[in-house]
Order: sequence, then structure tokens, then C-alpha cells
Amino acid sequence: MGTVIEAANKDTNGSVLNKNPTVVFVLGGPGSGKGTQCANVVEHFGFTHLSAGDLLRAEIKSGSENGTMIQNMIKEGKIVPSEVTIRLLQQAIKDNGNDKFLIDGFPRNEENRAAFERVTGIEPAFVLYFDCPEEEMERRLLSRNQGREDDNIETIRKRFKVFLDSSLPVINYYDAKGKVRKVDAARPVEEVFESVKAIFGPKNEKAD
Ligand SMILES: Nc1ncnc2c1ncn2[C@@H]1O[C@H](COP(=O)(O)OP(=O)(O)OP(=O)(O)O)[C@@H](O)[C@H]1O
Ligand SMILES: O=c1ccn([C@@H]2O[C@H](COP(=O)(O)O)[C@@H](O)[C@H]2O)c(=O)[nH]1
Ligand SMILES: [Mg+2]
Repeated sequence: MGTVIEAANKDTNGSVLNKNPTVVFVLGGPGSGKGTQCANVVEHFGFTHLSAGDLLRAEIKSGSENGTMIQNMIKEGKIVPSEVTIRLLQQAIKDNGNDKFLIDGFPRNEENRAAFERVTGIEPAFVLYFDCPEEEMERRLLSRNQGREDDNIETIRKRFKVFLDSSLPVINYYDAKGKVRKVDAARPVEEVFESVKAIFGPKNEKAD
């Protein structure tokens, strides 16, 4: 397992973003604890957290012309078209002064992955993968109480299926490239974060 964060971005796209940020993709099943651990990484390592799901939910609230389509996709646990999500991610990266980002919950399928790479020229430094059994994820989602329209048993089952069918192949793709850092996420939050810290490495901790 590597502990050094490398900026591995290609610079062959005429720099669409005008910056060459370090990106870590944070992947794992619904309720595996991605958002929870990202908050800890932000605190300790100074990354900016971009949750693709949060960006899509904000787009619904903003009254955007895509709002109804996004809302319907989320209710069904389906994957929103790449161009919508990538535009939101690109904008968020561009608007932010930081040069290191956790992209949480994206790419969700092979098409997302290839389109992001093509459009932004960014390759992730590594992929942080939270591995958690479905029963535990289901328990967590049903008691999350954040008023999410997709935290009901019917949608949760659909989200699990989409994760297995479409998102795991993305993790396998990066695994074959030696880029996956897998963490056992079925442990208490603090224990999971100990493993996460070991991956990011003491060298990258923020000074107090
Ligand atoms: N290690 C853990 N042990 C127990 N509960 C946890 C753990 N990590 C997170 N939780 C709780 O589980 C719920 C889901 O966590 P979180 O929102 O971080 O997951 P997520 O992977 O971002 O989910 P989603 O994909 O649905 O956005 C939250 O209520 C959170 O407080
Ligand atoms: O890249 C993405 C990320 C998310 N979605 C949709 O949003 C929901 C919720 O995502 P969370 O990561 O759990 O917050 C997800 O089920 C998808 O419907 C997406 O389409 N593309
Ligand atoms: Mg989340």
C-alpha cells in the first residue's frame, strides 16, 4: 500500500480546468461511510470534499432545468448522465482555491470514468475504497435520518444493485492499475479512520 499522494494528472487536454489538481476518488457502497470519512480527511489532510451526490442534490434545490430529471434518477437509484455530473464537478474544482480534492461517489460506472478522464485529463492519485457488507450498509442508511428521498428500503435495494453491477467494475479497473486502497469499513468510525490515515500518510498531515 502506498502512502505518498502523487498528482498523476495528464496534461494533454489543453488544461480544460486550468489547473492540475491532485484527485482521490472515494468509492464504496451506499452507506459505507464515504461522507463520514471524507470529513475526517478534510480536517486532517486539508483536502476539499466534493460529493457528487451532494452536488446533484444542490442542483435540484437550485431550480436548474435538470432538477426534475436528477430528482427522478436519484429516487430510482439510477446514475445521472455523465455530462451533468462532470460539469458540476469541473465547476466545483474550478471555483475552489485548493489543489487537492476528494471526489466522493464518482465515477459511478465505466462511462463516468472514461468521460471524466477524457474531459478533464485528470487521473486519480488513488482510489479509496470502503468495503462494507450490505446488511451493515442497510442498517446505517435506514437510521441516517437526513431526510434523503433515497434512504428507503425500496430505493436502497436498487442502489445496492447499481453499485454491484456498475460501480464495482470501476473499482476493479483501478485495482488492475494498482490504484485501489481498500479499507474495511465495517468497523467503528475511529478505527476506519486509523486505516485511512495510514493510507494518506503522516507526511501529508496538516500542520496545526
Ligand atoms: N463506521 C461507521 N460505523 C457506524 N455508522 C457509521 C460509520 N460510518 C458512517 N456511519 C453512519 O452511517 C450513515 C451513512 O454514512 P455516510 O453518509 O458517511 O455514508 P456514505 O457512504 O456517504 O453514503 P451514501 O453513499 O448514501 O452517500 C451515517 O448516518 C453515518 O453517521
Ligand atoms: O456521480 C454520481 C453520484 C450520485 N448520483 C446519484 O445520486 C444518488 C446519491 O448519491 P450518494 O453518493 O449516495 O450521495 C445516487 O444513488 C445516484 O442516483 C449519480 O447519479 N452520479
Ligand atoms: Mg455520501
